[in-house]
Amino acid sequence: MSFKKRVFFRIFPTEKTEFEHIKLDSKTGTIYVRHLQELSKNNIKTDRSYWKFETDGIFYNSTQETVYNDVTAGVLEEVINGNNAVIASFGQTGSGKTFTISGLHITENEFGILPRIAKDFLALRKSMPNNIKLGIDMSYVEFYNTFAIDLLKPDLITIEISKCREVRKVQISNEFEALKCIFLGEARKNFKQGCRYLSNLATNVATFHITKKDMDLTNPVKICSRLHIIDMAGNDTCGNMKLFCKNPKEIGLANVTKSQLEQFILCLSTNISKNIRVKQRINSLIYYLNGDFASESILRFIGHIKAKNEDLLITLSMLRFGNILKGLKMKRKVMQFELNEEVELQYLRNKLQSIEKDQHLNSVLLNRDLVTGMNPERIKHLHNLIQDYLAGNVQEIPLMNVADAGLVLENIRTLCKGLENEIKALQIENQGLVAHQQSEVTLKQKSSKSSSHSTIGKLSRRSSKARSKESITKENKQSGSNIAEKQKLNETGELSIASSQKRKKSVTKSSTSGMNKATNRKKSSNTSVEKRDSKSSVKSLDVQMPIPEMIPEKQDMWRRFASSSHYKERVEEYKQNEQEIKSHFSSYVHEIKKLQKIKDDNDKHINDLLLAQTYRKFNSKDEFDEQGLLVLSYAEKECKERLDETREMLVDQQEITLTAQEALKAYLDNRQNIIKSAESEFDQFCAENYQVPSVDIQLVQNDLNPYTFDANIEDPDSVLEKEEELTFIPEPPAKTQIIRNLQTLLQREQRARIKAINRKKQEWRNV
Ligand SMILES: Nc1ncnc2c1ncn2[C@@H]1O[C@H](COP(=O)(O)OP(=O)(O)OP(=O)(O)O)[C@@H](O)[C@H]1O
Repeated sequence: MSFKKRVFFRIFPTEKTEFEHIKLDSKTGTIYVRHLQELSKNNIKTDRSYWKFETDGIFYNSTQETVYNDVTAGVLEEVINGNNAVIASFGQTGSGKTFTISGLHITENEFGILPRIAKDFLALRKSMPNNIKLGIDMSYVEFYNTFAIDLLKPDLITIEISKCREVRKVQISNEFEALKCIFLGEARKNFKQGCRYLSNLATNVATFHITKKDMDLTNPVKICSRLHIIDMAGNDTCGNMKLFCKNPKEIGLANVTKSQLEQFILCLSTNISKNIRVKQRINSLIYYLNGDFASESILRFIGHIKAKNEDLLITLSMLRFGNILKGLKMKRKVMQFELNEEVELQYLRNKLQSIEKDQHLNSVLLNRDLVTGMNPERIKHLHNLIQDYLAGNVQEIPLMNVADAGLVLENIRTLCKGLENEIKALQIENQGLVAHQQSEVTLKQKSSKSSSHSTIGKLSRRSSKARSKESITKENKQSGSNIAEKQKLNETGELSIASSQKRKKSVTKSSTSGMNKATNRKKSSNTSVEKRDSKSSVKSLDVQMPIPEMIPEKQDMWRRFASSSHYKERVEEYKQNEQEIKSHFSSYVHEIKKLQKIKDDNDKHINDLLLAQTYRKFNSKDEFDEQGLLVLSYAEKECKERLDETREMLVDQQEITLTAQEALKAYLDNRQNIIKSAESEFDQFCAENYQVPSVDIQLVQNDLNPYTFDANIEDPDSVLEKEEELTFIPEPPAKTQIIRNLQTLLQREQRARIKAINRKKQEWRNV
């Protein structure tokens, strides 16, 4: 089976699967038709003989999806890669050509090849690599006799054969735009009135114009290709016309088109280009297809036949036409690339820019005044970049030229100078503060001397020699006081000597910060009470270390608080609450899923009902019963019942989901309450133990974070928002709604077309 050309046959569905004169072998794709001679009355032969027709596949009672997949396998990808393709459906009137090609009147599942191709082209476009840009345009043209009509133009003016390639192309960017084009084209087709279905009088061609551009600047080429989907006018034999409503002229025109196509294909096989050109001019369809209907293209034909004995003659004719198509010799296509002007232009623009940059750099290097020549926008941009860099928001400052580098250096120098000045000012302020605290300490010393004479006595007896010893004693005392302090802290936590040393460092550091200075001053007044107990420590107060030691460090405060049994209880409470959140969340998600499923079913039933209504309206006029009520079809009644059921289920499920959501929300609120309580307890703890408010209550949150159940539901409002949406009875989904609108449009357009045709007929009669 050649990939380039395939001929399939689709058999009109029947209840009966065995036929007297036709045999189908789906496995080998062979159709056998009994010799007509044997069917004549004069035949005396008893044994049966058959003509054998080989095909590339038989569709018998196959779904639309199977037909689509088999017919278009690999075709779309080839079209994107630059090959032209033609998919044509031909066959007897009423055998299902339009059903195979468009199939727009029933549900989306029953859509034919055309809407499915549009959808798949769009999907392929999405999957393209970033450098490939795929343009999809659509045109829809009808061919009748030697004229064409552009179905995408509202005026429906007939176009002469020589101008039929100048049709409107509509750009397709999404599925609905494509569907709109397809439905519009379908609605504006020339069809026969009064038939039991809508019978096409003309041949219709929907074309996808594909443009593939490589946006890589080094490869400025584009490939243009086309995929034509043809729904040919139905052929028939005159004897069969009573079944349908086409008159001999209409049937005749369709048969002529088929014969012209047959001749054209025979011409293609002979490969005499002059003959091909001549044949191209006879028929508007062949002319329109131009070189796309050629042996270099990818061709797919779907013949439509009916297996009943009464249709044997036309079936045989179609099978023979299929044989001619199968005999066509295919050739390899020589790929043609066109210049992608868009990319070429961009490439040249970039080149120009780089030349300009080089020139600028040259002039910068030659002229010493770097910054003055710079664009003020660029200067501002660089200033902002430096700020971001210093704030740690960006990792690097991209420089384009020497002028940029000069400006950055200049800026950083100015900033450094500013910082130096600030540090000097802070040092001066610090010295003032030290002097003030020293005088405070001296005052305290004096007062302690006057209040404790015995201590003074002991101190005065000390000789200068013993001073070194005293300092050791002082240290011991200090360590003793530290031990006492440690013992006191051991009840709730520990404050190590190491941490006190660390604090020293932090105090020195904090002296540079204005905010910390205020805190330190407050703390020094608090701790001075403790210092009075140890005179030696007061004595040894270092001038370089004026701020008292008991200023707590954030981490120490936190460690002590975190090890308290009270806080541990809080953590346990938090963990339990998280467990509850987890289990309530999973049940809530479960309920939402259930709700979504019911919602989907509901949407489906709404859709089914609408389609059942549309189908009834298409196939018959409205009928009313004795009470004047509209008579519904069986399908409509079924759909209505199912819809009522799902609506009830939907309301119940909404309530269940809301209850689950409430429960979850209560635990989420509790989570916040626990955090808040722990934070205020930490705050209180700091105030009681250190006489300062907690410096960073965020520590509580950070500590609890590892236990937090993470299901992206930290923001309960977002969950609520979702839920609120669900409390409404859902509207049919947008796609179904659009398809429904398009189907209404289809009916309206068809009615308008009938009116216009009738008006014309009346005018002719009057003439
Ligand atoms: N495979 C199928 N399954 C179900 N219904 C089908 C199938 N094929 C055709 N039909 C139905 O048969 C009727 C005729 O089909 P359709 O209009 O596609 O025939 P056609 O070959 O395009 O006819 P014409 O040449 O007159 O335009 C329609 O009502 C269509 O829905």
